[in-house]
Amino acid sequence: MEAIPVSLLFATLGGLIILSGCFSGSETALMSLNRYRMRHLAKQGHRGARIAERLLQRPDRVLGVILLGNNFVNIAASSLATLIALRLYGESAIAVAAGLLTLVILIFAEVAPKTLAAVHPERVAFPASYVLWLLLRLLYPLVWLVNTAANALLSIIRVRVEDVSAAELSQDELRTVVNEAGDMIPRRHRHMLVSILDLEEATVEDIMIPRTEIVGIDLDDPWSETLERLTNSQYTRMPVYRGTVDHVMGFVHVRRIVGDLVRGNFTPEDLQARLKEPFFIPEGTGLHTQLLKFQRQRERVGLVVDEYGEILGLAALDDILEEIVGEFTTDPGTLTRSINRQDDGTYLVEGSATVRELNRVLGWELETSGPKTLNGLILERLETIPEAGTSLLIDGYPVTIVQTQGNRVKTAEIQPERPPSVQRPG
Ligand SMILES: Nc1ncnc2c1ncn2[C@@H]1O[C@H](COP(=O)(O)OP(=O)(O)OP(=O)(O)O)[C@@H](O)[C@H]1O
Ligand SMILES: [Mg+2]
Repeated sequence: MEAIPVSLLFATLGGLIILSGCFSGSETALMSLNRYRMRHLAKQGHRGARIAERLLQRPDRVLGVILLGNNFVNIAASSLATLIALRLYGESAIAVAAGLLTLVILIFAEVAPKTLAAVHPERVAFPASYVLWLLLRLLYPLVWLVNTAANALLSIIRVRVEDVSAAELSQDELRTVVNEAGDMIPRRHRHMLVSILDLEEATVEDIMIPRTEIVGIDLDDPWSETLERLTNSQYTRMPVYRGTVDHVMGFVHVRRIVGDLVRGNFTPEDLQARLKEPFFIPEGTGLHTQLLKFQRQRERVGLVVDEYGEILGLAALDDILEEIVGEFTTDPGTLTRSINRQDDGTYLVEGSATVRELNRVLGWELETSGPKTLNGLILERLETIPEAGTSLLIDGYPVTIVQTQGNRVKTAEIQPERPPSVQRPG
């Protein structure tokens, strides 16, 4: 030992302190990496990110190797400092050396590298991952031993080490991530992404056209009327039934029969021969599920049925897509197929407008778990057969019934502003 010059001992001590700083820094860097960015970079082929991702799949092992290294160099540094103190000043200097070394390690090998790593985790973690990967392979048996012993100790006090990599984003977390993406994702796109998540919570009843609004062909009607209807139809697909839509026989696709219609002598039998099986959707089907079903079965519209087989309404692919991207409309006055802005700034709204549409277009926040349509809302408030001219407040907004049909509201006028005197309940 006598042969080693003190200067070499000092140099080694400095080297150990630097190494210790590298270990501390890489620990903090790996732990504060943004996991989603890392995964993204790894998918793009960034090698450092790929290795970091693999390392972090077993955090106990990386931590094991980092701590093993860190403790080893710290203890070695301490022994060295003791040796230097003994050589230079004798036993009395050992305590002073310990104090000094503590300070030096704290500043240069802990606080400074860890702060740096926390500020630039990627720049530290990715290069460090290469080294740690190598170290982990070299020291694996030792790390394994340390981990096993530590886990055994933990199990005595009933702490279980689960596979941390399984931690996935919940819906709400994902929503937060999207909303906090800030300028990285344009506002409209963020809106769409959140709408896709919201699809989970809505069902086909929320978007369907209620049965009273379904435009179809009643085979009991005079044939000349039916021909008229087929030729002038606004919709491409219509249910064909006898008497009521509950007795639906199939769907007619108007474009497919247009040739026959033009050629003339199109008979009810011809129509029945051209019908396509109706596509039924059980009530309560989530919009997400329904979207996939439409896609797989190559359907565009379907009839929503309840458990008794009664038809509740018609759900269309377009309407689910509108939930995600907003309305598809070319007419600036027509906000949706059932909400129209009038010149005086009020809205003329069909009774069949859905609560979700009202919320979306007018910026309302009506409860979507109650009635699904404006008509339903009005009936719930009035509790009587509605009459034209009746006014009421919905969520503080004045609504006037304009036209009724049978026992339901056909159209209503809505003031877009709440009168100042009206306080919103709750
Ligand atoms: N028979 C129908 N009765 C009432 N509303 C319908 C009917 N068919 C479609 N709709 C409504 O019309 C809108 C457009 O739907 P869709 O695009 O599927 O029909 P379309 O425009 O007639 O068909 P296409 O776009 O293939 O010509 C949807 O909002 C849907 O709810
Ligand atoms: Mg269309």
